Amino acid sequence: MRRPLVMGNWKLNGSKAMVADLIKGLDAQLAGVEGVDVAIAPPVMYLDLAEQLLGKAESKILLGSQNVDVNASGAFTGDISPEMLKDFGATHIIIGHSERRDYHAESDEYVAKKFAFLKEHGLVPVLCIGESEAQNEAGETVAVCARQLDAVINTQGVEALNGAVIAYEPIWAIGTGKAATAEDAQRIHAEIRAHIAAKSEEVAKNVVIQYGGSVKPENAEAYFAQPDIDGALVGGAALNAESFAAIAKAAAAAKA
Ligand SMILES: O=C[C@H](O)COP(=O)(O)O
Repeated sequence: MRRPLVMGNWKLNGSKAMVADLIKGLDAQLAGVEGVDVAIAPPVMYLDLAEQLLGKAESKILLGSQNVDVNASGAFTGDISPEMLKDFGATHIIIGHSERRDYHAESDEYVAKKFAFLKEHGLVPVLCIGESEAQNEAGETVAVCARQLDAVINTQGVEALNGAVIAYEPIWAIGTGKAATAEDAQRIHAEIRAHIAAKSEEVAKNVVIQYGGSVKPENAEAYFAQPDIDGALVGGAALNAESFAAIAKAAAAAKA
């Protein structure tokens, strides 16, 4: 049985005050909620503070980060290494988000390199994949997702997906309020799982596949009712403790 994972990607939002408020609010809202892993990925600047606050509260919330670079140390101005993320207690690291692929020209190969680097350092890659609106309209969704996954599978073997997380995020649904229907998302999730199953049924059976793109408390239940949707990667709704906790609760209830 796959354990659901609901992760909040705060993107470029936050302040010291907001980190404190959100963590406090989430801990209160999530008290007694079982059967779901909940993770937050604040901006890297706030990992230290988040780690301290989560520790003090003995929180079950997992700490994540929004990116990693591909060098361990040295003359790489502005880069962040896996060991630095580990040093601050981050375990779940988002890579390949469409915003990084688009705004920072990150290729499938480069994202796959990050994936390998995280695995090498014992961190959990949360690998984002998904198609643009034009690719969706051209019927290329499954091919795009397969290509993005194959960048990892063909270089590191399908077993590399063991313990990793995949986040299917149709780009046209991100931050637009135009979420994929639960049925459409399920169809793509099933295709993604089948693509992996063609190499290893065992890996496919165990890998957590999250949906991301305008997930809100109002639509969360419908996604989690789908057999191949194992959680969510949440942007906007993760910036509010009540909304984010409601999504996590919906996952716990649907997958119990
Ligand atoms: O990483 C999260 C996604 O990009 C979803 O963002 P959103 O929930 O604001 O649409």
